[in-house]
Amino acid sequence: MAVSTIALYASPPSSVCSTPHPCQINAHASYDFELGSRSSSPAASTAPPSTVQKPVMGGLSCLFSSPAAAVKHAALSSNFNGEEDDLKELGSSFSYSPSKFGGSSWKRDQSPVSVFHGPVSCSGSSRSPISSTSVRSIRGGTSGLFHGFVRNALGSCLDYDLDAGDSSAALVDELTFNLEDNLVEGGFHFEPYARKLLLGAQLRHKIFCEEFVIKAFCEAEKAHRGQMRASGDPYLQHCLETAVLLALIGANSTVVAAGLLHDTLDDAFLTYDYICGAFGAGVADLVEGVSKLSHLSKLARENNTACKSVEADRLHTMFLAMADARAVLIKLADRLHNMMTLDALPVTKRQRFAKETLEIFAPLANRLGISSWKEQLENLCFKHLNPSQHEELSSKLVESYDDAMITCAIERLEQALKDEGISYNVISGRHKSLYSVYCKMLKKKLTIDDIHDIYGLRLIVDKEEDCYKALTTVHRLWSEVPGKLKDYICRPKFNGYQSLHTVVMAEGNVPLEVQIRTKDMHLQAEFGFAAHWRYKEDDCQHSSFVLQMVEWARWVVTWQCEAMSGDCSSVRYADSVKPPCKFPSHAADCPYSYRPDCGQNGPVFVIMIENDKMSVQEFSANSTILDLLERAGRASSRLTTYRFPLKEELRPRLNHKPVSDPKSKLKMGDVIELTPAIPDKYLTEYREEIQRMYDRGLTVSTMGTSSSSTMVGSRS
Ligand SMILES: Nc1nc2c(ncn2[C@@H]2O[C@H](COP(=O)(O)OP(=O)(O)OP(=O)(O)O)[C@@H](O)[C@H]2O)c(=O)[nH]1
Ligand SMILES: Nc1ncnc2c1ncn2[C@@H]1O[C@H](COP(=O)(O)OP(=O)(O)OP(=O)(O)O)[C@@H](O)[C@H]1O
Repeated sequence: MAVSTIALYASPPSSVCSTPHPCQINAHASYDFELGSRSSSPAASTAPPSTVQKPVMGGLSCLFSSPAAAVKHAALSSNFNGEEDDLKELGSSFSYSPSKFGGSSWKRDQSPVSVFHGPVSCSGSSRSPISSTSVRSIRGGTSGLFHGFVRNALGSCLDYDLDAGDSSAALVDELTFNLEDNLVEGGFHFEPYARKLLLGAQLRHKIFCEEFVIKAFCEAEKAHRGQMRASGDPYLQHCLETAVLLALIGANSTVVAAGLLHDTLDDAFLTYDYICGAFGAGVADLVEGVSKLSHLSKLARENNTACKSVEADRLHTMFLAMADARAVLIKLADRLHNMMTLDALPVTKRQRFAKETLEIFAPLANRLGISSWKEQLENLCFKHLNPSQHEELSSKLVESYDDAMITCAIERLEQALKDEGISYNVISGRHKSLYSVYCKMLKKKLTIDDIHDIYGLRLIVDKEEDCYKALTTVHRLWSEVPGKLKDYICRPKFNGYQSLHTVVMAEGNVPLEVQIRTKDMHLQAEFGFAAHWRYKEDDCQHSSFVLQMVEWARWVVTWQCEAMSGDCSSVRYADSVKPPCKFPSHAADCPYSYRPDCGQNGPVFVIMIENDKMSVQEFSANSTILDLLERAGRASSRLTTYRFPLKEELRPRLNHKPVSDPKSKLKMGDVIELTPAIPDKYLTEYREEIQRMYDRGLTVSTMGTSSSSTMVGSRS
């Protein structure tokens, strides 16, 4: 069954509700969220109150009972200066990933699983023809890819199916509510700036109407009260936008709440125990996990660690292995929003962040299979690191990107397959992101005209023979570009990748790459040895440990977003392109799975800081701090002329605390600082002295047997 979604994709950036939903209609209207005193500037409206309230722990009610109620309020309020600018900034936070630059994809229906595994478009087959009432989904406009991605996740949370009948009317009915009642119930009170922010989030996702999430919002508001960002926005806005990003990919209320609180350990006064008491260990662990990741990434940034590919690779794996993958998800959302709002920082800082993002976070998003975030991160980094190339390329691609061409090509192919009775599972389309085009040009020394996959379609069929039938159909529809046909079915790539690739000249004489494969081949290309993230990392030599770790993390994330949906309809067709078994337990014979037992047997990656230099070290399972000291001692003794191991001189600290038991086992992500027991200056003198004594002793014992006069002579 197809779902009508065109209006949603065609919507402006700040909305992700479906068009008939009142949320969306009002999200495009002018806003006024001011509920109390009128403010004439954003700064005034965000000015924090002077008193700090005690945390409110219970009896909290929703600010608005539903998105519709929130919308109603927004619609009822009148406009005022400043608010629009605020919302523009809010909106622009989510509008990046423009179809012109970000890469874009088209789909008809998509599950939360497929959301994470590349663009999936139009599902259907001659067996289950697409309903004539359906409307094609288009990821276009200025925020195509991201909104498409968002919508897919939302599909599991919001009722966007026009065929479902009168849901929009029902929501309009909900608009009658008493705002004041909602505001004061449970003794809960929001400052106007916070109310406005929360309302904006409620318009974008209904999870922000849940009591648990509002409670977290309230806590974050109090924790960050008075803190401002470089842009002049309240810090709370960043926490909320991070949480919105998470909600939009389908994260549940635990993750969204942790997203709201993600900086409260580091930048505010909250403690683990406090968060645990108020929100449970689930949220507290995630917040702690994010905090740990933030510390590590800061260390890595300061030490330029990730510019060395081996260490970068260890860091990526360590991040996934040491924290619940959901903590990584929150960290990624945090980083994405920071990158979206980077302009407020000085150029050098922007570039430092962008470099780190490109080295650490974009690859992590790639490993987790969140292609939309990966592309947005990369494009933003590209903009800050290579502004002139970015400008040049984007101006060229603005001219040539043609979203309508892809939609039209999907339609033509769909019709032709139907006419010829070739069944298929999915047709998807995408245009290549700006950064991906740039990298391909650099890597292969090509000009933009030589890139033939700026536009691409992918067709997934049931049987191998259908691949070839479909290829004939494609070549009948469009003229083939000679020399571009690749049959990876007959001759799979060394990693097992199978697919047919061809390039044709589509409408407007534009090259279009078409990939055709069976769903088994597709699963291998997404989940198996030929997984796209590995292909993109240009290295298929990952250890099985890394493969397991990445796969495990992907499952956690995928499952996380699927589990919360509870809406079977949203995964109805996509079963065909989804792995056969579900997290957490794969069938023993699942061909796409590695067993997630690497926690016990796999290596351990730790951060070692010695003389202020950081390195990411790999140890075998069950290694101890003594093993690490041994290695440090050996390394040091190799570097110096002194013939005694230095480990005795090193005073280790584990995760900022003195080591009480050197035989304790190293854990993934541990930070071990090695500081000399004697201050460096004295240590050097001390070592030299010992060296002299040692040399003297050596000389005495070797020379003593031959000539004492030479011995005396040599001493003088
Ligand atoms: N998942 C996965 N996809 C792959 C792999 N190899 C190729 N692909 C897909 O196939 C596309 C291009 O592969 P090729 O046809 O070999 O083209 P190419 O070597 O990049 O050269 P061009 O013809 O210039 O594009 C990529 O854009 C990927 O989408 C792989 O090992 N795994
Ligand atoms: N022809 C296509 N049709 C649909 N999706 C595609 C097509 N080609 C690639 N994709 C998907 O688009 C996403 C972005 O891929 P991207 O264009 O960055 O790189 P790539 O095409 O896979 O590789 P390369 O740049 O090496 O050719 C990936 O999820 C990829 O699987």
